[in-house]
Amino acid sequence: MATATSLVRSPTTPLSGKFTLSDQKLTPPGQLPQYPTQRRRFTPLFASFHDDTSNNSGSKKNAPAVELEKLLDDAPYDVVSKDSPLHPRPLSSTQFSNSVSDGSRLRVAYQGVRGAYSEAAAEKAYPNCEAVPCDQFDAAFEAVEKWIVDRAVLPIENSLGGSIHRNYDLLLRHSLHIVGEVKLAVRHCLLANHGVKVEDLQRVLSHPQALAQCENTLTKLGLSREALDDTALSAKYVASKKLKDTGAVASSSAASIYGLNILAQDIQDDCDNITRFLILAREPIIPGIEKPFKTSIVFSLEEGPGVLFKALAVFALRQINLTKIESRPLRNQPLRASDDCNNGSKYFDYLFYVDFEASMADQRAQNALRHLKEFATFLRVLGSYPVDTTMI
Ligand SMILES: O=C(O)C(=O)C[C@]1(C(=O)O)C=C[C@@H](O)C=C1
Repeated sequence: MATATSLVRSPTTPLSGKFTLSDQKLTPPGQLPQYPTQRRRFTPLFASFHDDTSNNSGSKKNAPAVELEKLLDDAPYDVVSKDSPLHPRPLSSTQFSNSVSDGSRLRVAYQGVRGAYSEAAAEKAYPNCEAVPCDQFDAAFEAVEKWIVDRAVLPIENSLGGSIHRNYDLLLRHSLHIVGEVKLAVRHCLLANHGVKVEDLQRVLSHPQALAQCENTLTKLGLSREALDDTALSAKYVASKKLKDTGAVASSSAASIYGLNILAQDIQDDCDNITRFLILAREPIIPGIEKPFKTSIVFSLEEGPGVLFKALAVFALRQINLTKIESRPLRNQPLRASDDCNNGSKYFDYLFYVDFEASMADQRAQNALRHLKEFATFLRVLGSYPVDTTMI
């Protein structure tokens, strides 16, 4: 099997599976190029706290086992030693550069093969990057963690198809930081081999999200659907097998890469079909307030009436707008017994993922999270990053 190192050099071969240490292309942490060079002192998250809204008078008696250390870990902090791998400097929000300090191009992992929308998103985020294909989302997370690539750009939600749940789950399982977002207009085409007409088609292949986004068109055409790992892979498959009865839903660039004919353009159910991607890195960026920032968190709560209402109120009370809320089952503890012994029932247990429009450098955000941690059973900041305003 080829090593991951050689795979990185050949972007047409997706990274796959688990990487072993010997497979890694390690960049010595001491040479970490992305960190700002100037020494700066930052106010740690929650360090100075003058909350106008939260009721702080209560004792810590009922304080839940919140991951405060984790929160503080995620916060910007002063750096003791410039080159110490134990004290890495966080990336600055202005450091969306396309190169690393040794002059090489930034390597950005995406899921899929060439021509996938995720590749386009990686190139939108970092226009001159070396986009590195990965066969699965997990492989992209691992590639960043193991220093094989510098960033990963992964889809998180689509305006028509909804959330990409797998990536919500992986965000929690891994310890990467969200350092940015990219919104991409997704315009699907119906592709087929040259000489094949729409009437010849029996079925279409594509990524499940893409099939969902084209639900109406595909139903009207009476085509059966089959899911593959990504849109471009389905185009590649149809081309390589020279299929005559099968089309693919993919991008126009996939059509040109794999030599397919575009039978129909813009087949998504709504012309505003936007996919939002997250940019993930090993280190957080320094949150700023000079431009619009967003913060993503995940938390869990005790069971009880109005608890979620109370959790969301910590933002409403401070005029902080929420842009997304997603709940996911708490996998290693999916059921919770009721406190009421006579009742005997069990509840599903959830994690709540919330995006809100404020930077962690904003006192209101710090206050809101301080307030939330008074009753959350778990809380982690996934990242505080600039809003992609290109689609607004
Ligand atoms: O299959 C691709 O081309 C992808 O990049 C994946 C993906 C997704 O996971 O949602 C990305 C954008 C589109 O919404 C459709 C599919």
